[in-house]
Amino acid sequence: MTKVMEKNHTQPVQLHTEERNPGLPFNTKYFDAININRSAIERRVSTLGGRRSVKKEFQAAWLLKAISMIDLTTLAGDDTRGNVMRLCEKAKNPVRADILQILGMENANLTTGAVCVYHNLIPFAKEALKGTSIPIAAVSTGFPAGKISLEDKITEIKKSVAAGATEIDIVISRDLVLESKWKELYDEIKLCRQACGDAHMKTILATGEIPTYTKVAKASWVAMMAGSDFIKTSTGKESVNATLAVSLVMMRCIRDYYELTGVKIGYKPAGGIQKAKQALDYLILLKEELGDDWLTPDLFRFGASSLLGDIERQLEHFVTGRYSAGFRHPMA
Ligand SMILES: O=C[C@H](O)COP(=O)(O)O
Repeated sequence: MTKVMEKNHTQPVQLHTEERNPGLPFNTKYFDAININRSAIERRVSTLGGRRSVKKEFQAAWLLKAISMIDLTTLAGDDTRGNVMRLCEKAKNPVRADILQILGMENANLTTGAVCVYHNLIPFAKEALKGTSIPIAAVSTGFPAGKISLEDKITEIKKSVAAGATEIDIVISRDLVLESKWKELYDEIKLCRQACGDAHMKTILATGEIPTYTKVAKASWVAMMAGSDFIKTSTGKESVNATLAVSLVMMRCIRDYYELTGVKIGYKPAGGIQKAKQALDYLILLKEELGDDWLTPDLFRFGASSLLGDIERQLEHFVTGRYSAGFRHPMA
C-alpha cells in the first residue's frame, strides 16, 4: 500500500478560532494610490497550470488538502432539514473509507473546513455536527444582495451567532463600493464585526458586481481595515463569481495588509468552483502569492457546493489507477 502524504500538507489542521483581525482606523492613505492594470493581472493568471508535472502521489495529497479547506455549502431556496443533515454527514466523512485506506489516511480524521448554510438552517447543522469541531458558517446580512437595513443586518448576525454559527459570511452594500463611499462601507463592516462577537467574519464583496479591479482592491482594503477575518469574492448568486484574476487582486491586498500590520487575513473564493483541477489552480496561486502559511483552513476556504464530489471522483480514479495523465499541478 502506498502512503501518499507529503510534508505537512495533508495533516488534519486545527482551527485557531481565537485569533481575530483587530483592524485599522479608517484612513484612505492605505488604498488611495491603488490603480490596477487589468491586463497585467490577466497575463499573470494565464501562466497558471500545466507548467510542470508532479508525481501522482502529490496530486492526491493536494486534493485531500483542498477538501480540508472547503466550506461545504448549501444555499438553495429548497434547502430542508434533510439535505442539511446529509451535507453535514458529508462534511464529517468527505471521502469514502476504502479510498482513504488506500491513501493511508484512514486515521487522519479528514473533514471539510466548515459547512455553510442559511441562518434558519443552523439548528439542523448544529444537531448533525454535535460532537465534532466542524464550524458552522452562516450567511447573514440579507444574503445574497444585502438589501436590508444595517439595523436588520446586525440583528441577523446576532441571531446567527446565538443559534450556533461560529463563522459569519456577511454581504456588503455594493452601492457603497460603486459610489466610492469608503468611510460608510468601513463603518458598516465594523458594526457587523462588532455584532459577530467571537465568531469569525468573512466579508463577501460580490466582485462580479464591482466594475474594476481597482475598486475590488479598495473594497478589500476597507473590509480588512474594518476587522474582517476573511475576504470572500462572491455569494455564488452573481452572474460572475470567483475568478483567478480577481483572486490575484485580493490575495495581493492580503499580502500588502500583512506587510503593513503583521496580521494574516484569510481568503475565500466562492461560486462556480466545481472541478478538482480548478481547486488546484487556486491553491497554486495561493502558494505562489501568499506562501505556505496560507495553506490552512485557518486562512483559506473554498466556498463550494459541488467541488467535493469532483475531488472524490478524482481520488477514486487515482486509487483505481484510472487517474488522468493530464491531471497535474506544478506545486511539488
Ligand atoms: O459561498 C458559496 C457559494 O454560494 C457556493 O457556490 P457554488 O454553488 O457555485 O459552489
